[in-house]
Amino acid sequence: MDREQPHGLTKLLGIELVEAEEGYVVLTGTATPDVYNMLGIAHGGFAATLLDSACGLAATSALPDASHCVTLEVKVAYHAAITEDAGELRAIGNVLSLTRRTAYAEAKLVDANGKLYGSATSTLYIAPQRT
Ligand SMILES: CC(C)(COP(=O)(O)OP(=O)(O)OC[C@H]1O[C@@H](n2cnc3c(N)ncnc32)[C@H](O)[C@@H]1OP(=O)(O)O)[C@@H](O)C(=O)NCCC(=O)NCCSC(=O)Cc1ccccc1
Repeated sequence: MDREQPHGLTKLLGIELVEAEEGYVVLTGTATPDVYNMLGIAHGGFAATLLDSACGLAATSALPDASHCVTLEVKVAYHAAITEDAGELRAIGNVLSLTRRTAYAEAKLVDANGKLYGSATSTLYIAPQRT
C-alpha cells in the first residue's frame, strides 16, 4: 500500500489515505484558508485533487502490484461551496469497471454528515509495468 500513500501535491494539501480495499479507497482532507480562491471559498482544484486522487487510487488498488494507472480524463461536479467550516471531508473512490487497459472510476466528496460537496467520474489508462 506504500504506493498509495499521498505524495507531492496531495501531501502538500494534507490529504490522507484512511481506507483502502480492492477497488475502493477513502481519502480525507480539510479546506484551510490556504486553498481558498478570491471568493473566500476553496478553489475547485482542491476538490478536484481529492476526487481525481480517490478515483486513481481506487483503480490502483484493484491492479496487480507491477501495474499502475494514470488519469486520461476526469469530470468533476461541484455541488456546494467548500470552506473550513465543512470540516474534514471524505473522498470516497470506487472502481466501476476494469478492462485490460482501462479503468472507469467514480468518487464522491462528503462531509461528516454525508453532505455532498463534489463528485467525479474518471477514465484511467492501465500500464502493464510501472515506469
Ligand atoms: C500513458 C499515456 C496515456 C499514453 O502513452 P503515450 O506514450 O502518450 O502513447 P502510447 O501510444 O504509448 O499509448 C499507450 C496506450 O494508451 C492509449 N491511449 C492513449 N491516449 C488515450 C486516450 N486519451 N484514451 C484512450 N486510450 C488512450 C493508446 O491507445 C495505447 O493503447 P495500447 O497500449 O496500444 O492498447 C500518456 O499519454 C500519458 O501519460 N498521459 C498523461 C496522463 C497523466 O499525466 N494523468 C495525470 C496523472 S494521474 C493522477 O494524477 C491521478 C492518479 C493519482 C493516483 C494514482 C493514479 C492516478
